[in-house]
Amino acid sequence: MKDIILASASPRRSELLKRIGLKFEVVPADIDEANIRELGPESYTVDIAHKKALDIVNRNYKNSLVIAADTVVVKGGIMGKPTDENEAFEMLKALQGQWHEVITGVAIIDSDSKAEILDYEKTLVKMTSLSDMEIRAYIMSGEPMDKAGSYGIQGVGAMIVERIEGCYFNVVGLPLNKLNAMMRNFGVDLLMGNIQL
Ligand SMILES: Cc1cn([C@H]2C[C@H](O)[C@@H](COP(=O)(O)OP(=O)(O)OP(=O)(O)O)O2)c(=O)[nH]c1=O
Repeated sequence: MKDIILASASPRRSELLKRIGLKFEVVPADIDEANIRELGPESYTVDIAHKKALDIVNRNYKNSLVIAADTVVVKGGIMGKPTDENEAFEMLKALQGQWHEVITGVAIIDSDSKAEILDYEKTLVKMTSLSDMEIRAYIMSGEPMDKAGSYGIQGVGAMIVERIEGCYFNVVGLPLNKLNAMMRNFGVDLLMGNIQL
């Protein structure tokens, strides 16, 4: 039975794994996310997730499956987390009243064999129209500041998302259905509660 390590400081990702009953250890990765943005957004998120997982594998954990992820919002270019409230305003101004994509890259690496599975999930999101005053009010809530695209669908941001097409959990930061399909490649079925197949 392998231990599961979540290479993420994201409280949302921990919450999602707790929600499906997974027993895991959190070991946040420490990498430079200012990556080459010439890559398309899918390759970009997979590359960052891969680097996060490798950062933990290289710390010599044994008998573990390391899970890492990276989530971006795509509207024109790649939107990560805002650096300040002005950037959050610009992001939300660009997203309001429009469809955009949310892409989460996922990496899973076996710390012993170094076998790895890399993949991504894409969800389309339609944000409601927002006035400048509403955008400012949302930013004042503080919720946008640590989230890609400056919004959180799982929180107050639920009120500014009209529709999605695709996986909801992918928008929050971890596509759980995709994750389980990826874990099956390592002989682990999360539905069976970490039971080694
Ligand atoms: C779009 C969206 C993003 N997010 C969050 C998920 C991620 O935590 C964050 C994107 O930043 P990431 O860099 O993917 O993750 P992180 O910095 O929070 O944590 P770590 O790098 O240690 O894994 O945005 C939401 O919580 N809700 C949303 O609706």
